[in-house]
Amino acid sequence: MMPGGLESVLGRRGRRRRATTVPDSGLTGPVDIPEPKQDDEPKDLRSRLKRTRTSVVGTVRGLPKVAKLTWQASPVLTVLLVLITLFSGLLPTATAYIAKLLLDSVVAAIGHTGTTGDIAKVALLQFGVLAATAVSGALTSIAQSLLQERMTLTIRHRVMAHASELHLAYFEGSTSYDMLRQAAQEAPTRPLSMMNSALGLLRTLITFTSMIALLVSISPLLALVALVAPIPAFISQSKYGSRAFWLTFVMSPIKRRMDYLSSLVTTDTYAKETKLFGLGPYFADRFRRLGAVSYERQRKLTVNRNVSSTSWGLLSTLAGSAITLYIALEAVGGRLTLGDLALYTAAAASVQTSVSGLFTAFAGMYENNLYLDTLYRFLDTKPEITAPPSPRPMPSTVEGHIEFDSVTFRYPGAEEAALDEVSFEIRPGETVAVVGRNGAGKSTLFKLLCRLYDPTGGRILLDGVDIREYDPVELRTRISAMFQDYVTYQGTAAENIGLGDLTRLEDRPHIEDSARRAGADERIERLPRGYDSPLGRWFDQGVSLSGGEWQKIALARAFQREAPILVLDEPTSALDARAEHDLFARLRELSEGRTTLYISHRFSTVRQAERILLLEHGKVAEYGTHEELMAAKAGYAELFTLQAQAYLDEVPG
Ligand SMILES: Nc1ncnc2c1ncn2[C@@H]1O[C@H](COP(=O)(O)OP(=O)(O)OP(=O)(O)O)[C@@H](O)[C@H]1O
Repeated sequence: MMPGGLESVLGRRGRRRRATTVPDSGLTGPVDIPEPKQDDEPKDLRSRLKRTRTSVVGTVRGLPKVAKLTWQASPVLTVLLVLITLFSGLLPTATAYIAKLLLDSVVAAIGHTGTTGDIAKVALLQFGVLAATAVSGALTSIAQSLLQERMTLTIRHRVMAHASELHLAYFEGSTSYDMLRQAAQEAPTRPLSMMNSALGLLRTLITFTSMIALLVSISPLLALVALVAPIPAFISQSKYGSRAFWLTFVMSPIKRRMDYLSSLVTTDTYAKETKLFGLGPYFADRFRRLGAVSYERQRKLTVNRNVSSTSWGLLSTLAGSAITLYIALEAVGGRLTLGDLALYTAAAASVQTSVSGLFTAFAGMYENNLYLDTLYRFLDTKPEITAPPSPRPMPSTVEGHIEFDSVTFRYPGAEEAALDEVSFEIRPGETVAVVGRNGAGKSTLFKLLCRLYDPTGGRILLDGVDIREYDPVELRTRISAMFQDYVTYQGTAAENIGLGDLTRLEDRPHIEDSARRAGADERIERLPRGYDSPLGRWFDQGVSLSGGEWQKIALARAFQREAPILVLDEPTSALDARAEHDLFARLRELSEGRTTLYISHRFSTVRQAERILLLEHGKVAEYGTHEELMAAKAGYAELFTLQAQAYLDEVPG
């Protein structure tokens, strides 16, 4: 459920957002950011009050969570900040009181009722208070910047840790991705900002209470005027605070698209193509236009926010000036001393700034809390693929007997099932090739086996046990995989391979063996620093590899983990004919004792598998040995002949 404050801001606007013309791809189409409609603002006093109450309650409720985050980041700095805040709250009152003492002692010395020694004592006291003010200011800024640094690290780490727990589907939805982006980029600075506002509130409260007593003693009415005047400024602040949040939320997808456009032009892997098609200036222009629209919205908001709060703030200034005039007239009438005049003037000004400070701090807290709600919602998102309450312990030896039992799977939001009642069985140690046209569901089948998704219907059994009975993390340790879109880590060759099994990251002989098995050893040995050569060009002195060379490295990573199940999604798509031939010639040896599944579109390699599974539109169309499927003269035989024919046509004679 959405927390109160956020719901009130997003609830109505979130719904409307879908109906607007936010560009869908960012590559083409309109460049627009919706603006909040006036009718979103509550009109009558009752609903305004209700909304204010909701905001206040929501904000106050947010405080303990923020305090916890700050405490987690650094208990020492948190305590230091609180102590300085409490102390510095008293400083303005002390300063004002010393100013009074100084004036009174000066007047006394002029009138020969006091001595210059008294003035010197007060001056010394004043120095002490001013020095304390300076020191506490410096300590505050040290504590704040250190805490900010710690807080950013803590929150970014928590966001990373939580993201690594979340299910794959979470990253594939644009709404959740926007939430993740905001949690990662906006949220780290917000808790301290909220904490600072809260401490500012506390400090101001201390100053305020000590000063208000003085003001009430002159005129309760004036005290009331000073108290009430800043309220409009607060209301305008909070209104613009929620607008600012809403704007950031709406702009999140646009900012993401801008990042994407920028990466298309600035990342090595995209640069070739964008250059060839002459897309650079086009993308740069799209970036500029999206940026201009987002700047324009931001500009409007910043100007309106400041104009509005300054205009309302003038009310407070007027009240302050009235108080000063009143006190000055009282002093002229001889009812107050010059010192009293200085004290009361300072008190009046201080109460006024305190009250507006209280409201501003609260408005700041309110705004920060809205951003933090996004962080909390992200951190509260429960991973959908988790271990059962008491997971079945994984046997120490997994046979690798796999059975798909009427497995159906539909991607979230998709209309058609990617897999439809798929049933087949793979015996332990068997090698199975999965074939089918693009989009037939082959990769989906692999993702389900690795439990990156759960079937929408049916079950997958490993050695006779539904894989959902195991802890997915443990299950995955028994599977080694190479996906179609494997990762090219910007690290050394050894790291690129070693990451396949973290427990053997330092095991160089094993890494070299994995490279040999994937046919990547020869290239790695030719690198300037062999296995220690950095790959990729993002960091210093990286070596660029060819597509096929990268694929061999990814394969070596899959071999690095000695798991009983090996899953390879088009493992040789980028390999040259010889490398592919060599790999498949050795696959039987490489997959010795492991259940192996691979996807391939090349039937010369497919036929080497013990059994072949043909998928068509998410259904099992055929399953059997090459000979059986050829004899059946159906889909597989047709595809095989089609491809073989294309080669044979070219063979001379
Ligand atoms: N993350 C996803 N979200 C939604 N739909 C998806 C997702 N991934 C794949 N699909 C859809 O599921 C269907 C099966 O995709 P899958 O990747 O399993 O096909 P494939 O047989 O591996 O294809 P190819 O040979 O092109 O790799 C496709 O129609 C695809 O559009």
